Amino acid sequence: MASYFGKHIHISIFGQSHSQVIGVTVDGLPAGESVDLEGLQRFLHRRAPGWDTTATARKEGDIPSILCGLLEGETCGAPLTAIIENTNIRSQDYNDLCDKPRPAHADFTAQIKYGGHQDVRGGGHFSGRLTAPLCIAGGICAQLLSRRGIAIGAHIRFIAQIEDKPFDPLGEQTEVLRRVQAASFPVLDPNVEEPMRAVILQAQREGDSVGGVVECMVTGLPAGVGSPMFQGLESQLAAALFAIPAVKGVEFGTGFQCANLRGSENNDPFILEDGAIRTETNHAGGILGGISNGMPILFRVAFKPTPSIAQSQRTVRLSTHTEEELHITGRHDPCIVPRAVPVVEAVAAAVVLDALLDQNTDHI
Ligand SMILES: Cc1cc2nc3c(=O)[nH]c(=O)nc-3n(C[C@H](O)[C@H](O)[C@H](O)COP(=O)(O)O)c2cc1C
Ligand SMILES: C=C(O[C@@H]1CC(C(=O)O)=C[C@@H](OP(=O)(O)O)[C@H]1O)C(=O)O
Repeated sequence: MASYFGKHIHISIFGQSHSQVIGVTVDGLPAGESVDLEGLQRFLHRRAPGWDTTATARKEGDIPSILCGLLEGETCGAPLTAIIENTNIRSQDYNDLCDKPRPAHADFTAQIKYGGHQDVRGGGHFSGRLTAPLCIAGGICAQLLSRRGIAIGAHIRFIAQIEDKPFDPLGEQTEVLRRVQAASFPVLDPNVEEPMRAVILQAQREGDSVGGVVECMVTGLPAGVGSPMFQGLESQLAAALFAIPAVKGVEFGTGFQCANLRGSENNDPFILEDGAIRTETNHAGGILGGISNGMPILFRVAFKPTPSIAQSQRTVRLSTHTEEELHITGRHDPCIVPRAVPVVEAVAAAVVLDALLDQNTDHI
């Protein structure tokens, strides 16, 4: 299972949802960078399960142990490995799921590929739990970027049909990005928190789940970072964002809506602002030809509704090839989106740092 990423920042994620530990090895971090462990813990807590009424009841502290790669609080150039213990597992919920795959989860495809040897418990290596070590890696990358004036923030743009106000495509103040990060429910308009919570809890009461959209912005990235084609910022971000379980769509700038615009509406005119070249609008989401144009990077990520729902569903028992009813028990997120917000930030941080390191070293 190839759960690694990156050209310069090489991230390798290991473990399963119900194994003793999950963890990450990050290689390629520049040496001599201090890591704020308290800040990292706050970042991880935003994703950790069990602490909000809209999340799975599986409560985990998600306290990382950094085994190597840090010396007196600073990166030492050697690979950094961190682990998190899985402390609250209930594996009996998964007894029958290899043979009776859940619609929309990875049980069926994993069974075909790994022939029944895969770990299905808690989603195994496919689990959203693996985004905890991803947040360790991304959280550290975000600290390095912040020191260089690059800020990353994300918020819930939609849950089901309920909408938060969008980011200003021309850029949000770092203060706004920080404020939304500090919120227990990351929305820009405080009036949408209660309706969003209500729609999640209503779906849960009905044995169902809902999906939504996370919007993310990167500010302070200079023009000229990225490459054409496969190494482009869009290509790299999209590839890494699609690695987050349950992601089904990624769009940059105006995204799919650009298909309905004319060139005269979609083109971002170049202008001079205090001598600096900027664009008047930001339909491009800050990326042209795979390379940053100096405007904020803006993208949205669509999450499907959580696969594991309490309602009865149809499936096929693989050993007998018979259609059967499936009743999933266990503790599941009725909506993935609120806990996925820091995960999207983490991925953005890792990709942007990787791209910066690919430039001439003046940028880093
Ligand atoms: C933070 C997070 C939490 C998740 N929680 C659950 C969950 O409680 N139950 C579930 O069935 N899927 C959950 N998922 C989604 C599944 O892991 C995912 O749908 C599954 O692995 C199949 O991958 P795919 O949807 O990308 O195809 C979660 C995903 C994330 C990112
Ligand atoms: C534990 C986390 O989320 C888990 C993600 C998940 C899945 O199928 O993705 C299934 C559930 O696992 P379990 O049945 O063990 O409670 C979630 O709780 C986490 O995000 O840290």
